Amino acid sequence: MMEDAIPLASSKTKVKCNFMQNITAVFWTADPNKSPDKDGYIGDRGSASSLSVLLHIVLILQNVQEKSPLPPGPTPWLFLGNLLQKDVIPLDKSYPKVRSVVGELSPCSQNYSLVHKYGPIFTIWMGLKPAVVLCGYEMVKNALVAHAEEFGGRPPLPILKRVMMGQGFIMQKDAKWRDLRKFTVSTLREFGMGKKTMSERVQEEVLCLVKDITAVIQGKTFDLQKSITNAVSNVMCSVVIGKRFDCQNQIIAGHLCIAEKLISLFQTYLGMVCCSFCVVNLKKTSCELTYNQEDIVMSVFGLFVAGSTTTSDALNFAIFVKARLPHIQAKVQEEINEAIGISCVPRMEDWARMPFTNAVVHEIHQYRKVNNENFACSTTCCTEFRGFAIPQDTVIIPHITSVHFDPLKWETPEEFNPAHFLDEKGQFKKKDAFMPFSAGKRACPGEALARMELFLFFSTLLQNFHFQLVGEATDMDLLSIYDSYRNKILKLPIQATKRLL
Ligand code: HEM
Repeated sequence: MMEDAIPLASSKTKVKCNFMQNITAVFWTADPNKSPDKDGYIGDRGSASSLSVLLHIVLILQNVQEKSPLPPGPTPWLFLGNLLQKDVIPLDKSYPKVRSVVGELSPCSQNYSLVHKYGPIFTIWMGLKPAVVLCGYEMVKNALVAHAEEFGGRPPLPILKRVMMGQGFIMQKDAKWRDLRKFTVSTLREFGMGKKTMSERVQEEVLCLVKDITAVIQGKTFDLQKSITNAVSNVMCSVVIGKRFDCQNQIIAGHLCIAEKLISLFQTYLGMVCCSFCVVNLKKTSCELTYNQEDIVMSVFGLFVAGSTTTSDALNFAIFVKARLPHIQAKVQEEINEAIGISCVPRMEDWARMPFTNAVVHEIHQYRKVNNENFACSTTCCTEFRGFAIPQDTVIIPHITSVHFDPLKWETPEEFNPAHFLDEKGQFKKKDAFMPFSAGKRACPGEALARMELFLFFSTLLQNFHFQLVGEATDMDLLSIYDSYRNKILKLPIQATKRLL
């Protein structure tokens, strides 16, 4: 009976069903210690039927995946989707080819790439939830800019929802998001964001950081991450609350700690699992159209959360770049000496006269790898895109790292190369494939402030200090040192010395 089942089946599904029966039979007869029952099967009926159910589910899921309107992608595991598949998640690790700064291929460079296998648009499964991943400049730009409305939603973010009680504009979509974002950004502008007064506040903060580092240098070590995070958060405090806080202040330290833990959890694998399996009640957030005081409070908290760790991470990475690439550090310092001198504090006006420093700051964004699986967008309606009918509320991950490593847009994407942003005369040139702040409707509203902070912190720190690697890190490549430091495998391997001005 079992043998002629397969040839008799005509459709693919039927073949699968009969194939299931064969598999089930094989498992039922697999245990040599059990004697055959009246149907001729050997074994424990209970476990065999569970196994059979399991295998049926696998095949049903496979079938569902084949018929899904979503782009194809790596086969998910039952319930977990692709979450435990190290060659899929996190995407920045599976995205190809990391070349060390000194030029040789690192061991992971031979990783197979999802893009090579499935093309620049594919689906991954975060547990039972599908997410469409967009890779490379053309694909990401086309979706976020040409289809801005359709890709401008935000999926439920369970961790943020819990902390922010579903309020504030990061969590919203549609009209409420638009109104709240407009209100928040215009109020911040009135408070000075993006204006000259803002750059003075940033300068004040950098000078405090310089003082702190100078004081600690005598003791030789300093907590780089903490000092930078405090400084960056204080910039936000001075914008939003109108005053800065001493880094010893317990209240602000408590708030920073919450924001930092929240973001750290958000970026980790554990955070991804939480977001994949938590069920979010959408009703309250999506149906209310007007905002209230709590929404405004949470929008401000959202600015802290979204603005502090992102900027301080970029600044931390910038210091690692300086220490790992002394020739770049020296060239920036030379430019600072010429354009600003040794006694004036760098200002935004200097930016235009410092093309190399400007290019290095841009390259820092370009070269850094970021995980944005947990801070994705979503479709606001059923969307026809690249031959797929993507249903409304599907999670969309515009893979920024893939844009910044797109070999069609960057001459040497795997090398830290400031020349990406310089023309043949050594002048700064913009690149359209530069999008660390994303693009379209959901693009980062803090871009102007973040750029200002990066330039002023970067140039003032290099005007005052010389950074160098110490210990085992001296033999490691840039991305490995930074990853090891962030994952607390390596203690801060950097020493700062005051420059003799
Ligand atoms: C180096 C620094 C920064 C980087 C790399 C960065 C990057 C990003 C990215 C990629 C997004 C996601 C856009 C999307 O969903 O497509 C975003 C959103 C956001 N960023 Fe930033 N950001 C930075 C600094 C800041 C700062 C300083 C602020 C606050 C002043 C800020 C506030 C926000 C907010 C509120 C959102 C959510 C926007 C929305 O949902 O409408 N960011 N950022």
